[in-house]
Amino acid sequence: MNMDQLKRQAAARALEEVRDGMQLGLGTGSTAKHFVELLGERVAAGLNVIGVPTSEATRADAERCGVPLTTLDEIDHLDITVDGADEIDPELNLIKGGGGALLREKIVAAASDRMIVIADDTKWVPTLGRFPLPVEVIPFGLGATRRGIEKAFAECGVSGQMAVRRAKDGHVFVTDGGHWIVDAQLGRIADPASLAKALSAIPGVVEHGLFIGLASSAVLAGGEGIRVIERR
Ligand SMILES: O=C[C@H](O)[C@H](O)[C@H](O)COP(=O)(O)O
Repeated sequence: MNMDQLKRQAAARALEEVRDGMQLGLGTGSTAKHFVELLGERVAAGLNVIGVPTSEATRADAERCGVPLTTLDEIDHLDITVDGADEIDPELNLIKGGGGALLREKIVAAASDRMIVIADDTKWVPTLGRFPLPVEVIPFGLGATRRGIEKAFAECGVSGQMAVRRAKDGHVFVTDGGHWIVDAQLGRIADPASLAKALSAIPGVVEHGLFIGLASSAVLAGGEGIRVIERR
């Protein structure tokens, strides 16, 4: 089974948790896209749900698949958010934002009763940090913000190269919110909760890709089948 089939399997398993009448957060990325497509099939067959997309890309996918959409201004909570991740550790802390959607993803996950993370099992790691940590920043004053980030890294015992993310065409990557992303190659983040707190305190940092205590469960699809891990 190839990687894409594994992602679809994880998405299908998460779909089993969806009930009629639910309000859903719709994640972003290649794995979450499978969930939106499968959800669209269920909606076409009569399932009544409404979704909040975490990116303009997901909005377009959901519209294409016929999933009704709303916003967090129109409803007061979400039952479940289903989203992918770039890394998942045994505490179900995550690195997200490889696709640049971390800000809306975190707002939507935080507004949800449950967050189910879906992934192929290569995303499972003993310690976060191999995947570059995305930090979403305001372009104004970037030099000062970068120095603040470096200081936070030093205080939390990590270090590594930082680079402003570029799109395939070479231009600076701009998020749906109009911000930039700095990717930090940290290698190993021993205390992700402390680093998350330190990064959140920096003026100029809009959000970062560490999702601490947000995921309720992870559905991991691998060669040997599907594993569902609940947060302890
Ligand atoms: O910004 C993107 C999101 O955080 C994605 O959920 C994450 O990058 C995982 O994406 P994929 O399912 O494509 O590996």
